[in-house]
Amino acid sequence: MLPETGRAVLPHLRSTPRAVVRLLAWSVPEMAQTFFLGYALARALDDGFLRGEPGAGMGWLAAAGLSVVLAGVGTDRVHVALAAIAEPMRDDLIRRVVHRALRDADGAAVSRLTHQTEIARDTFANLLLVSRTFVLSAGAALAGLLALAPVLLLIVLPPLAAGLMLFVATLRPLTRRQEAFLVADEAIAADLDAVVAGLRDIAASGAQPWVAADAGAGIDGELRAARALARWGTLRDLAVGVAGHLPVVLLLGTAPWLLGRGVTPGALVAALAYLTQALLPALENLILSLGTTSARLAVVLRRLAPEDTCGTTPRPTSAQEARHPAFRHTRRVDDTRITAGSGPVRQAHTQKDAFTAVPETGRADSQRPESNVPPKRQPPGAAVSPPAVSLHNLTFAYGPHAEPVLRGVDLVLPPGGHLAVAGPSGIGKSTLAALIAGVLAPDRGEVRLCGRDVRGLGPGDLAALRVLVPQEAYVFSGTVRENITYLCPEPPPDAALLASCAAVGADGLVGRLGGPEGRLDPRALSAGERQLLALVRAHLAPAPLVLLDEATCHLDPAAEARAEHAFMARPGGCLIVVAHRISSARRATRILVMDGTHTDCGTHEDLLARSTLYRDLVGSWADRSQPALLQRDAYSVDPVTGAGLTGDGRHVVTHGPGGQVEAVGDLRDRGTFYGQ
Ligand SMILES: Nc1ncnc2c1ncn2[C@@H]1O[C@H](COP(=O)(O)OP(=O)(O)OP(=O)(O)O)[C@@H](O)[C@H]1O
Repeated sequence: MLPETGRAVLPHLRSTPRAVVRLLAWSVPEMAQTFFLGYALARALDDGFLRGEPGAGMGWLAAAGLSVVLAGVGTDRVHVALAAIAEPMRDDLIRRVVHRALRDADGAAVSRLTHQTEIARDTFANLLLVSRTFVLSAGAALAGLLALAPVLLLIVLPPLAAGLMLFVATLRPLTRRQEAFLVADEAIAADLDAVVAGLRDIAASGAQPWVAADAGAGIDGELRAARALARWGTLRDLAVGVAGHLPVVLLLGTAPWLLGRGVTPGALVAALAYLTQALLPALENLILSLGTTSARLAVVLRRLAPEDTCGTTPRPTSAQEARHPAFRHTRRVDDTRITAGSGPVRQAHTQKDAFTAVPETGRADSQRPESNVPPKRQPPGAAVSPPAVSLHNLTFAYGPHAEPVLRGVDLVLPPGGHLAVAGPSGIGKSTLAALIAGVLAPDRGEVRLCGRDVRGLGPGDLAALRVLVPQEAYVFSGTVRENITYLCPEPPPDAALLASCAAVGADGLVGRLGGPEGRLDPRALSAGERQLLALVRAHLAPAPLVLLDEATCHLDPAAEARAEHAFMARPGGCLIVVAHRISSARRATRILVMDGTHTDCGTHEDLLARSTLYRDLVGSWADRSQPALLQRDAYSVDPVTGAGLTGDGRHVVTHGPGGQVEAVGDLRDRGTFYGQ
């Protein structure tokens, strides 16, 4: 038996001493029966049938039959005693597994609880039974051989010992293979657990081939582990051959020599009976079944025991979790969009000079973006809240040989801060958002959310700190409630749900869809409607930081403003918006302008004064949304139609019932109207 199996099993045996004594006591009739089987056979032949006294022969055989009946009674009681040892051991294991599952919120614990504890119980009982039977049978058979003719031991013992030594030598490598196999099995269970939890996301993102390939790789891994296990298993067959079959061959081969040395024919037949009827079956059981059983028990017990005592497989790190494809997919679809190689990777950027590296503590107020708000004085000794977001020396490239998209970026955003990120297309705005959200891991530097390094955070912790809403809103078939409460750890009350809908401006849409229980078909929704639902979802989520990565681009400016105000109105709410409109940038208290080689951060006015790129951006935004045309003096209003016409005669302005500007149209293309 392996030392670790012994270490694991002995405490259980010690804790049930009475049952162990009963087990041993009821084993005596079995041992006697094995001994008597050969001995009575030898006497029946030598003292009965071969001497022409069949009555004596039959008498010995009848005595052997009686011993079988007594042994049957003993075997029955042995199983009762065995249950009294194995069941408490199983209860103990379940107690430990439940404790660990509750402590670690461990998803794979169910598998361990139902599957591995049963394996442990069965293998433990089997181990006791098989090793006990081997010791009894071998002891009885060797005692019988000794009683019949000691010279028989010279033939039987050497191959028996050699075979057993070979068997013992295979135990440790076999345990390792067994452990590798169980680890692979458990990894598949954990992976499939994650896949099942993310099925909807996987289907929505079309990630099935990737997930299937990963699951296939796990199954291949288990197959390789099973093959390695089987290879070591073949050595056990050799051990059985040497320890069990070779003595029989040797006994037959040396029979003439033995008979010449005074061994009686009856003793020879009895020796063969000992070998083939008692020793060989017990040996086969021991080597073929116990070899696996003992290794499996050692592995299962080690894996079920608490980590501090038995060193179970460590829980996956967040980095490992992040590498899991199902997890990656889930987060990518749920939380963010990462553009896949849609343009050239940016050339080397030097962005550090545009940001101020600041210490993490004690600077929250001094970093408040509201430049006109004097910093609040902290009472001496008062705890300072960590920044909502702090980036330090953030560097990231899409691949080891690609030019970094971000290089050495430092930034601090205080709690309640509102930052707009602006820059030309493909400059890295979404990449920055994904890094802040912990969806991408930086190559260098760090991202801290509320003072916590995102690298150390699991999915649950990240979800509690931030929501990243991508441009392509993720909406799935189901009820409105299912869609908008998707990120809520607990179902929110209806009042909160409706309040979020109203705050974000989705109340009308939700009403049209039939309220929270209305079923929706994502294909029947416009891009703007999908964005509204995604915004409600983010608004309902508990995370204080919301990152909108062009998440309102299909909404009109008023709806966009309403949604942004809703996020900022949340207590402790902090907003980062990848802006695509001047209005969105102007609402933010700070704007981060990214241009690849030079990055700047400041208020709208500061940036207008000092950043050529920002002025260009404002110009291009103005050109797209025609805000200049909305100045009352930029057009004249027709008193009859209520429409306005710009001085250049190119644009028409329409008004709503309250006289507000409703839309601006380009007369050169009558189909084109721009929302305000
Ligand atoms: N998955 C990816 N693999 C390789 N390169 C990528 C990947 N995603 C983005 N990139 C590249 O990284 C750079 C920054 O992309 P990113 O999407 O962050 O820019 P952006 O400023 O958000 O652009 P846009 O305003 O068009 O959304 C681009 O050159 C882009 O081609």
